Amino acid sequence: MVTKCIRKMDEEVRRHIDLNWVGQKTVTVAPLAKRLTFDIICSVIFGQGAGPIREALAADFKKMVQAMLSIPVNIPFTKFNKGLSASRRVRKVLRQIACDREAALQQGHSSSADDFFTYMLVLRSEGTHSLTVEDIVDNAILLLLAGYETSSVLITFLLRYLANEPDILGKITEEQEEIARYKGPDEPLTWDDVSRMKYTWKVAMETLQTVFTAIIITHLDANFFDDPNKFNPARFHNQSSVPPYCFVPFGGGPRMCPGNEFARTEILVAMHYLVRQFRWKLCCKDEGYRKDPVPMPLELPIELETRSSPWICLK
Ligand code: HEM
Repeated sequence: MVTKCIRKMDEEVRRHIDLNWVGQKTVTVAPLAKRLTFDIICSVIFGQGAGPIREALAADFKKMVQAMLSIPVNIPFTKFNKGLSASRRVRKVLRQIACDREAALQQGHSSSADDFFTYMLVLRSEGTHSLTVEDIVDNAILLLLAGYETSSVLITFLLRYLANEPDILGKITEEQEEIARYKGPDEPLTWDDVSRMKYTWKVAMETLQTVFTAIIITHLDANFFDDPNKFNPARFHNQSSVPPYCFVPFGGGPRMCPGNEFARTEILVAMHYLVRQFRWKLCCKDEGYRKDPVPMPLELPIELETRSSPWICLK
C-alpha cells in the first residue's frame, strides 16, 4: 500500500511539473503548490485521478475556501454566496464518488485498501461505525482542508528560502542526485529512496521551525533554539538537543496531525524533482507573509532556469 501511495505521489508530481513548470520562464509558486497538494490528496487518498471531475472539484473547492475566509454576507455575487454554491457542488461530486466506490465494492471490484471512500464504506458495512454518506463526505472535506493548504505552504516557503541559500540548495541537490544515480530516468521513487532524503527533510523541518511557529511560540524561543530566526537546518543534526514538545509543527499528543508522514513524503518527492530540474530567483526581493492563522505566503513569483531533463516527460 505504501509503495502504491508513493508511486501515485511520484506520478502526480511529475505530471504537475511537466504541465506547469517545464518550459516556463516564470511561475507563481503558491497557487501551483496548492494545486499540486490538492491533486496529490485526490489521487493518493481519494483514488481520483486527473480528469474533468477533479478539475471541477479543484475549482469549486478553491471558491469554497475563499468563502470561508470572506465576510459572511449571503447575497448574490458576494464571495460568500458563490462559496456556498461551490460547496454544494463539492459535496455533490464527493457524494457521487462515494456512490461509485460503493457500486465497485458491491461488485467485488475494490477493497478497503484502495482509497479513503472505500475504506469508510467498508467500516460502514461492517456496522462498527454508524456512518452516513454525508459523514464520509464531511471527513473527505476535512482531509482536503487540513492537508492541501498546509503542505503547499511548506513547499512555497522552502522554495522561497532556498532561493537565497545556494549552499543549502547545493547539499539538497547532492542528496537527491545521489538517490537518482541508481534509478532509471522514469523509475518512480520508492519508500527506501524517501527514507534516504535525510538532509532535505532537515531543511523542511527548519522551514517549519522558522515559519510554523506553534501557538506557544516555542519555535522562536532562544531557550530552546539557538539564534531561532536564523535559517539553519544544521540545528536538526542533533535532534535530541530539542526538549520534548518544543518542536511541534504537527501538534502533539493524541490529536497530533495524522497527515504528518503523508506530508513528509509528498514534500520530499516534490523537492526531489524540483531541485534536480530547476534553479530559481525570487522576482520580488522581499515578499512578506501574513498569519491567517497558519502562515500564508504571498504569491511568490519566481524566475526559472532549467538545469537538465532528468526524466522522460509523461505527456
Ligand atoms: C506541512 C504539512 C502539515 C502541517 C504543518 C500540519 C499541521 C497540523 C496541526 C498543527 C494540526 C493540529 C494538531 C493538534 O490539534 O494538536 C493538524 C491536524 C490535522 N491534520 Fe495536519 N498538517 C500538515 C499536513 C497534513 C496533511 C497532508 C493531512 C492529510 C492528508 C493532514 C491532516 C490533518 C487532519 C485530518 C488533522 C485534524 C486531526 C484532528 O483533529 O484530530 N495534515 N495538522
